[in-house]
Amino acid sequence: MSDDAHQILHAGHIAIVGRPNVGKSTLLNRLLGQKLSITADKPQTTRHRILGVLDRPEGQIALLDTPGIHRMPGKRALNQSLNRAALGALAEADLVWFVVMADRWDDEDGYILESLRREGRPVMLVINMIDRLNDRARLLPFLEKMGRLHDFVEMFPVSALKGDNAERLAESSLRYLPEVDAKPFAEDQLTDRSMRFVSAEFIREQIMRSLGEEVPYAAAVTIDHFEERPTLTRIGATIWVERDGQKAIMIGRGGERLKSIGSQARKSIETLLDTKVFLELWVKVRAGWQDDPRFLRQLEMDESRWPKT
Ligand SMILES: Nc1nc2c(ncn2[C@@H]2O[C@H](COP(=O)(O)OP(=O)(O)OP(=O)(O)O)[C@@H](O)[C@H]2O)c(=O)[nH]1
Repeated sequence: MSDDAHQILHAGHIAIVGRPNVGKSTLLNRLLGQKLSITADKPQTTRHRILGVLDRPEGQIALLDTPGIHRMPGKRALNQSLNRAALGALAEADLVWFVVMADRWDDEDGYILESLRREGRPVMLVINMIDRLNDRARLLPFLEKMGRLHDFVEMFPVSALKGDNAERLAESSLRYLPEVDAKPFAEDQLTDRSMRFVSAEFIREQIMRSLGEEVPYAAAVTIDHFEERPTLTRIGATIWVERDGQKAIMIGRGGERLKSIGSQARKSIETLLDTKVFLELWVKVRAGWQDDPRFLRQLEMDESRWPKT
């Protein structure tokens, strides 16, 4: 019998949870070695649950990136659906990565820890952004404080941005996942989401990055057509906003802003698909979309599907 036959494989789901803007998506992308989940220097960038497949010799992790959990989602259907997506991911997780910022703990984190306790899954504490600490000696008392709050299976200081300790986090986590006879995903499968869906997200990423405080949150993206050819992918997409004024801002003087959003998004979609991309964007007004559950469902476009481990 070859050595391979003796290798024990582990596979399962890990949900990445935490309050908005702690670096959950950055961590997912760092481990995947490519961008899948969008990131920006603003809270609430992630609106959907994204599954990324980490393939390692010892097994596979289906990593679920989730929207940041809000303590007070209010009445908005959008905020409520963000919390549902995040908490729903917990229900199917074999292990949870609870991401917090190094040397920072506040009520929002406390609220999430309460939800995790109720769910009862094993939780690993991921202490992110250690590169931002001026004095690493502050980590030790922080770790002690965290250790008193909950019986975490492990605590991992990492820098999602620089990569420090991220691979060790993945390796250690594999051991907590169920043993399997075979890897559930093809080794080159990146996600369960369609490329159409990820492309819409990459367009939204550029909107988040290039506009000020209000307009990005009023924007949603749908894909109108998506034709893949071996060397060229043609994509047409609509950016939905709530009001005429926002449409004008999105387009910018002489169409400059929309052009720049399109060209940045095109570049990241080209890297993802490994083809040239021809991207056409339209901006349309749809008042009240954030409060319209039917439209929110339409934004999901395709339901996540993955093999059960
Ligand atoms: N210095 C530093 N910055 C980081 C690190 N991880 C993430 N960031 C930055 O923090 C910001 C937020 O990161 P995201 O990955 O979008 O955060 P998120 O938790 O997914 O945010 P939501 O989508 O709002 O839930 C981005 O500007 C990242 O570049 C890190 O380890 N160090």
